Parts: sequence; structure tokens; C-alpha cells
Amino acid sequence: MEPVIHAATIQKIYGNRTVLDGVSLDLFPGEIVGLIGPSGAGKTTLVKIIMGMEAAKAGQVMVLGTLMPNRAIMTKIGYMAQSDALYDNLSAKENLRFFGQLMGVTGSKLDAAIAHVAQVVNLTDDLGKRINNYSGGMKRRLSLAIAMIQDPDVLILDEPTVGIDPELRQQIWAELNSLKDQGKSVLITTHVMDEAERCDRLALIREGVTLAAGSPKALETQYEVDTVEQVFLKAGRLQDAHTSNR
Ligand SMILES: Nc1ncnc2c1ncn2[C@@H]1O[C@H](COP(=O)(O)OP(=O)(O)OP(=O)(O)O)[C@@H](O)[C@H]1O
Repeated sequence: MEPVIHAATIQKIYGNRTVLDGVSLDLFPGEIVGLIGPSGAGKTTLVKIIMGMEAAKAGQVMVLGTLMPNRAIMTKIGYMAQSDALYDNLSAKENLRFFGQLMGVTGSKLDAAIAHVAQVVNLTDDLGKRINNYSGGMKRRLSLAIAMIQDPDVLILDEPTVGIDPELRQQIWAELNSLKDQGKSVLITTHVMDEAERCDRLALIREGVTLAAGSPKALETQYEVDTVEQVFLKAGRLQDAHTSNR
């Protein structure tokens, strides 16, 4: 099966700092892959390189069989950035309408898409409110709705559930699982270990390298622990020991 995203040996340097040092990642149709790692590990940088928004020093990225960066492919990816990019003076509905049209969704399809994504993130009753009256969590939810507006085959979500309460987080995961059942693919970065456990596969990134990769269960077996959090801690300690022995 062809991967939807194929990132090969990505290297990124900012100034004199190597932020990504040969990271590879594949995302296949119908799977949810989680990127986990501490703050500063390089997750957002990798996501931006995959999107074609940042240039890598070395390595290459293919999305839907096309070498990135490629502007046309970007409209086929539902992308939710770590910081919200919304029009504060417009209502949520106007934002959805604007971004939907940008993605080529129009007419009655756009109306139906707005109704659907608003319901997924529980904003149906707040669609008429202007964004400057929205809370931080509401803005995250609207950003997620915008990422899903064109019903893309691939979703790239950078910490989508920050500031979102547990009940709604469950609802969002139900939607992600339903997208996956339709053969769509999701790449998600998260700090929430309970979310990491829900991914089909994980890549643990730390200090710009992939420490471990595999399904949550396979990683727990490999590291002889019971949770992904413990996998992460153990893999981190092993990396530190290895680095200090060099
Ligand atoms: N534009 C930039 N210029 C210089 N350094 C940068 C830039 N963007 C990111 N960095 C650095 O690259 C490293 C990786 O950052 P990145 O945002 O990818 O981490 P992250 O894993 O997404 O962290 P978080 O979980 O906190 O979002 C950090 O040390 C950060 O300071």
C-alpha cells in the first residue's frame, strides 16, 4: 500500500542547532499516527516540513504521491496549526465559510460541511458569535472544524485537543476514528498520553531523533512496561545513558 505521507530522513537545522536529525515517518490510508515527544522535540517542525511550510536541510517528503512543497496538494490536507489563525472580527460561521471556499467547497456542500464540522466540535449554537468573543478552547475547536471542512483524505493536527474538555475530546476522537474507518489518515501531535494510547502507531521523538516507533502495544511489550508514558520515560532514560556514554 502506498503511504499517504512519506517523510524520509528529514534533517532540519536552525542556526547552529540540529532540530531534526534524520527523522523518517510513514502514514498509511486508514490509520492514525501520533507524534509524541517533550516540548522542543521537533514535532511541530516535522509537521511544518511535511506540509511544505518549512524547508528541510536534507531528506524529502511525499504527500499523496507528490513531492512537497506543492501548493495544490496543500488544499487536500486538513491542517490544524498549533496556534489558531482565525479572523477575529468575523463570526465562526464566516470563518468556516471563508476557509471552506478557499479549499474549493461551495454552495449547498459548504452549508452541509459547516453544519457537520460545527456539530463535531460542539459549536453549532455558537456559530454566529464573533471570534473575539470566543474562549481559547472554542478557538481550538473552530480551528479543528476548519481543518475538516473540505473532508480531506489526510488530516494533520498539531495538538488539536489543548484546552478542550475531556467529554468533547472523546467526541473528537470518535470523529477521528470514524474518518479512519472511511480510509482517511490522521497525523496528530500530542502531549496527552491517553490520546497516544488511542493511535494505531506512534513515533516518539526526542532531541530531533525517533527514539522508538510502533503501535502502543508493541512499544509497551518492547520496553516491558504497561503504558506509553512509561515507554517514553524509559526510552528517554536509555537515550540519555547512551548520549553520556559517548
Ligand atoms: N523558526 C525557528 N527558529 C529557530 N528555532 C526554532 C524555530 N522554530 C522552532 N525552533 C526550535 O526548534 C526546536 C523544535 O521546536 P518544535 O516547535 O518543532 O518543537 P515541538 O516538539 O513541537 O515542541 P512543543 O511540544 O512545545 O510544541 C525548539 O528548540 C525550538 O526552539
